[in-house]
Amino acid sequence: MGAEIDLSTSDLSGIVADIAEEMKAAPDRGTPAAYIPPLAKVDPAKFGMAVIEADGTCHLAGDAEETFSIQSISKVFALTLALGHVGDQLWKRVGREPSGSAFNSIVQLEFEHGIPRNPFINAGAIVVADILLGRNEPREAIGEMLRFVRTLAGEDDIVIDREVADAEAATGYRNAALASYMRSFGNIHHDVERTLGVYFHACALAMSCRQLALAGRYLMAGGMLPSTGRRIVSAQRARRINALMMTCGHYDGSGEFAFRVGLPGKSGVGGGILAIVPGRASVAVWSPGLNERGNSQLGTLALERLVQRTGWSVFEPALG
Ligand SMILES: NC(=O)CC[C@H](N)C(=O)O
Repeated sequence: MGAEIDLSTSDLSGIVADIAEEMKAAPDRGTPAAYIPPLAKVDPAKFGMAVIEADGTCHLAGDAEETFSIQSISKVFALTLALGHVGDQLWKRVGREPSGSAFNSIVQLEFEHGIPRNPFINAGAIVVADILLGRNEPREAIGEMLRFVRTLAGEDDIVIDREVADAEAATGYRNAALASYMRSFGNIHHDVERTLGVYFHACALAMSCRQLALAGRYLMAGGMLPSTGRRIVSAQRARRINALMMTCGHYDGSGEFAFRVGLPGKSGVGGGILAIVPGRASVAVWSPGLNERGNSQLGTLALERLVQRTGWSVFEPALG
């Protein structure tokens, strides 16, 4: 592929529609997560894609309006909110390096004294949830998170799926182990059930690709919400969150995602991926089947094709 391609809006609509069509026929769709029971019930034939350009133009294809469990994509919004609460103090409790381990791995925590490698693996996001809890009740912290995501997307009908949150609480032995272990090092400050309550409810946010792409716009636009001109975070903070998404957003598949797609991205075990094209677009894809690293199989393929056909990788030389 050459450098960035001159795209008209209708070209982009065509590209998004073509990709959705190609994904419908894809034979190898991966396997939906089964360890959270309601996720195993989702139809693996689903595929949705939403691309929102900097000027607000929105391209939708497939099941882009159907809601799904955003799971770990919520870690991006939770981190943004927690940085707003405590600023760079947060980095005393969470690192900024890729883990090279599975999203729910516990092994590094012993060597690294209960400080998780980054905010996008489960352990890191549980610390972030503990920060969000602050002096509040879990109900209030969850409410704040929900209001924040609604503000980012500009849509008031986004909800948390109770069935998913309850299923996670009922089956989340690993997350409970991570939280308890970090508490033993003093890096979780509340009762683990309270902190996990905040974490599970954030993971259980139900959103469509369109809503997710709307919610990601501030990361495309240097920290501003383009529709209102309201600043969500500084330009530096938006850049840094994008950097963490690029290096850590797909767990031990982050290198492969950067290699194939070349965009800051965050995946979730519900099969969604949010990808940011700085200055150009906010993109969300969803297909429930996962690859062996727990990232959406077709979501990754769809983003790879989008980048090939638009020249949108951040590693593409800009035209002079
Ligand atoms: N990778 C993910 O999306 C994991 C999130 C899921 N709620 C968990 O804690 O296991």
